[in-house]
Amino acid sequence: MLRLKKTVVMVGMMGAGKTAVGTMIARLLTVPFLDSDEEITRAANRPISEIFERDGEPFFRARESEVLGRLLKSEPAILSTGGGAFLSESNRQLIHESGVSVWLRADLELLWQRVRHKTTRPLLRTANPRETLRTLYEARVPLYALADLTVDSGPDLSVEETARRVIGALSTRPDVLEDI
Ligand SMILES: Nc1ncnc2c1ncn2[C@@H]1O[C@H](COP(=O)(O)OP(=O)(O)O)[C@@H](O)[C@H]1O
Ligand SMILES: O=C(O)C1=C[C@@H](OP(=O)(O)O)[C@@H](O)[C@H](O)C1
Ligand SMILES: [Mg+2]
Repeated sequence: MLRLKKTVVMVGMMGAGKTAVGTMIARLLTVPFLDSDEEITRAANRPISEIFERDGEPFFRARESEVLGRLLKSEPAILSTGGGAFLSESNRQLIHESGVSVWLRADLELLWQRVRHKTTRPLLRTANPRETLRTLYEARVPLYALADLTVDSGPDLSVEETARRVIGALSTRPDVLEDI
């Protein structure tokens, strides 16, 4: 049996599958699943897009940092973050202190295919969302690369296969996942 000893923090771009794959990992390991976007939405009682619109991105980022700090204090879990959460140095430090970060890496074309029909991501409400995604991708990749582990989310893998890949990567870290 596998025992999770630290919270696994899923990081990476919008559409990488942090929420979908994170949910599956938690199910496979029978541990709690947490999502920072979900927590922010619940506390504010309105969707992310509305929080961005009415309160602005800085307000959202402040709530995001608070939520991360709080969720990292709970028992070991799978914690999926929003795509911007790993960009701030203080968030990265917080995550590094009490969890292990996993960059769910996907190439730009795959990300675009997954997000293009969704209206839930306020940062992509621009005149040219595809170009916006590219700009964000290029700026963010060097920061995601600072994560403790990297797992590829390819177009040929199902959510469950990707989740199993992440568990495989975590198994290389006995301080995170212990076989008991
Ligand atoms: N193999 C896969 N891995 C991850 N997501 C997938 C996969 N196949 C389809 N999807 C879909 O792509 C979307 C990924 O979005 P989501 O999990 O919300 O990503 P994120 O939280 O990183 O923005 C979901 O709708 C998910 O069901
Ligand atoms: O990349 C970002 O800055 C964001 C990603 C979103 O989460 P997902 O990565 O889960 O889509 C959400 O937090 C918000 O729209 C901002
Ligand atoms: Mg998500």
